[in-house]
Amino acid sequence: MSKDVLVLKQLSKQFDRLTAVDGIDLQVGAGEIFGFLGPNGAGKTTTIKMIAGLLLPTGGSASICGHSLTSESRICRQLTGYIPDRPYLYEKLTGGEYLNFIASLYPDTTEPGRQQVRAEQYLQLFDLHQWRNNLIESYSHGMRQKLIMTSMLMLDLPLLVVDEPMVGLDPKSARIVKELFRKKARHGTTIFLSTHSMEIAEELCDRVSIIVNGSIIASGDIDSLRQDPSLAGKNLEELFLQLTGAFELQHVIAALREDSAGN
Ligand SMILES: Nc1ncnc2c1ncn2[C@@H]1O[C@H](COP(=O)(O)OP(=O)(O)OP(=O)(O)O)[C@@H](O)[C@H]1O
Repeated sequence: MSKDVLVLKQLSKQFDRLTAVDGIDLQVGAGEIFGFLGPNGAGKTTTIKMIAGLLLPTGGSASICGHSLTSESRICRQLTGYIPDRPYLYEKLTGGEYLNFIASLYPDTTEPGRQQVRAEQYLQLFDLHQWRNNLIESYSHGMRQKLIMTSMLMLDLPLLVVDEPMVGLDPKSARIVKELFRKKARHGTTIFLSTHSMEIAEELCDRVSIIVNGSIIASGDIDSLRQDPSLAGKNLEELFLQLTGAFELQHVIAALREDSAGN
């Protein structure tokens, strides 16, 4: 069993009267790609923001490579790369300046110059190379997303937390991201990602957890989830709908289809 990189114990987040994350327990090992699935408003982004050090938990604890997220938050931030779902960036920097800025926050003491080499490779892969001297304000949503991906993937961090990695990416870029995540994981990086995409979960993730109303209701690899007798024989979408209590949606869809047949 690989050493745990990310450990959450009864992690909770309360916003006034709303419990967005309600005592979740998780352990994710080195080199694992872990998927966090759930319907809108389930608590995925809130959990990811706590892991990334952007929100303080109101209960429970979390550690990254054995360091406490609350009492050693600075160390944890140095160990963690965060790729948000919405790419807010410094508009008045060029892409190249932004990458240099990120590199200065995560100095590569083991192999100086390696981050720059990787950044060049990824800029080429993502067709961003010719844009590196342009201001970020001129980038499209997808280009910004790819710049953030480049900035985090060029680093050698033990943990990457990624909120909805494929949103805004074209199919070619999405394919490249999947391959880069796999390569990173083979080299020992743990990737914790949230997704709505069943395809990504099935294709990329070693294990998944499904969160509903702030609580984890199922965890395991996709095959083991399917072994539940009530879920046997279901495709991944049906599995997700049943687990998240949205199975009645199938009746709604069937009714809509009948309705459109009548039009
Ligand atoms: N800053 C905040 N203040 C108050 N409530 C918040 C805040 N951030 C999130 N919430 C609430 O916490 C709950 C969980 O939100 P969260 O963004 O974590 O869900 P999610 O699973 O990421 O959803 P989605 O798939 O729609 O992105 C929601 O009810 C949301 O309204």
